[in-house]
Amino acid sequence: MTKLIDGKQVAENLKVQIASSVKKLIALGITPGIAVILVGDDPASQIYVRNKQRAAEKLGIDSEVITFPATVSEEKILAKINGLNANPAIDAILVQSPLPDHIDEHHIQSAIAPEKDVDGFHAHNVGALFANSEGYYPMANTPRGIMTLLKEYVPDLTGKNALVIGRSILVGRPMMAMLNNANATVTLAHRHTKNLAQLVATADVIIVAVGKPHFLKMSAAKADAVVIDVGINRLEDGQLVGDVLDDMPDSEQLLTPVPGGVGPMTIATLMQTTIELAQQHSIFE
Ligand SMILES: NC(=O)C1=CN([C@@H]2O[C@H](COP(=O)(O)OP(=O)(O)OC[C@H]3O[C@@H](n4cnc5c(N)ncnc54)[C@H](OP(=O)(O)O)[C@@H]3O)[C@@H](O)[C@H]2O)C=CC1
Ligand SMILES: Nc1nc(=O)c2c([nH]1)NC[C@@H]1CN(c3ccc(C(=O)N[C@@H](CCC(=O)O)C(=O)O)cc3)C=[N+]21
Ligand SMILES: [Mg+2]
Repeated sequence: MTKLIDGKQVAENLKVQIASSVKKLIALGITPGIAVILVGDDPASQIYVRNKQRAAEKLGIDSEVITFPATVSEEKILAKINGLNANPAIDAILVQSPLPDHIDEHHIQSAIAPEKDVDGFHAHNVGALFANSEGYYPMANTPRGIMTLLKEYVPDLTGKNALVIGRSILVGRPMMAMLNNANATVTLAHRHTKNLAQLVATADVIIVAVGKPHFLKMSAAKADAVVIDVGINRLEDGQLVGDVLDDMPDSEQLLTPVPGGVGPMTIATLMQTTIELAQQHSIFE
């Protein structure tokens, strides 16, 4: 087999550290609280919500899920967000992506108070990441979790050719900024990219966040490539697969499996950001 990157194990280690931080906060009378807004029935979102409820409960973090039907109005979601912004029991607010087409995602994301913005979507937090600012600000959990995971396998990214495929505000764009901040040379590819095969063939690290099963074949990458598969795709037979096909079973390449790679890191990192926000709120109380 291509060597697998054990996201599950690294996530478990991270959760041990988080558990001890939660204990300290609870001893001070502070219970971290997260609220999640789920609109409609995106399958990847449902997996995420289920797994994060489980992780929060295990760690002693308060977690609330608010569900709306796909037909809900923007005003209703905004009213809910305003209530959560004002609620001192809530440290972190997350609105699941994607939202139905009639809702302006940017409008919703900007309504979340920047100090409760656990996804790092608010322009204030995006700007801080883009500028590689000093001091604390929340950042997107999937790319941040990938950086934690990469640290274990590629301790120094300086000068590495990093290719990010997909440019969503959730994954690709913040991933580009984090890799750049770590001194990698970053290329951001998307639907209009013309020479993708050539970019793939020369990349040291490839992050695939497209949302299409078997989008990238390991045989297209370098013999020593490190490939991070972000995709979560549900096939018709119910099987969960990523965006990468491992057609190089005997290679020395590194690959994150799906499940067991990026997903568990996203969950653990979400818990990490939630307690960091609770810590920030307790400092300024
Ligand atoms: N494991 C985890 O923790 C997480 C998993 N996910 C999963 O990751 C996947 C991506 O999520 P997300 O970023 O939100 O998805 P989006 O649908 O928002 O973005 C997909 C990106 O892929 C690009 N793309 C689509 N087709 C091609 C193509 N043929 N060639 C090159 N680029 C292409 C799009 O380009 P363009 O911008 O030009 O349209 C777009 O930028 C999904 O499967 C999602 O479920 C997401 C978050 C966390
Ligand atoms: N605002 C917002 N932020 C997100 O971070 C966000 C989002 N919206 N919308 C949906 C996507 C998807 N996503 C996943 C996270 C973890 C798993 C996960 O736990 N995956 C396990 C699945 C294991 C299983 O239960 O089968 C794994 O890959 O091992 C899946 C999907 C976060 N997303
Ligand atoms: Mg609290």
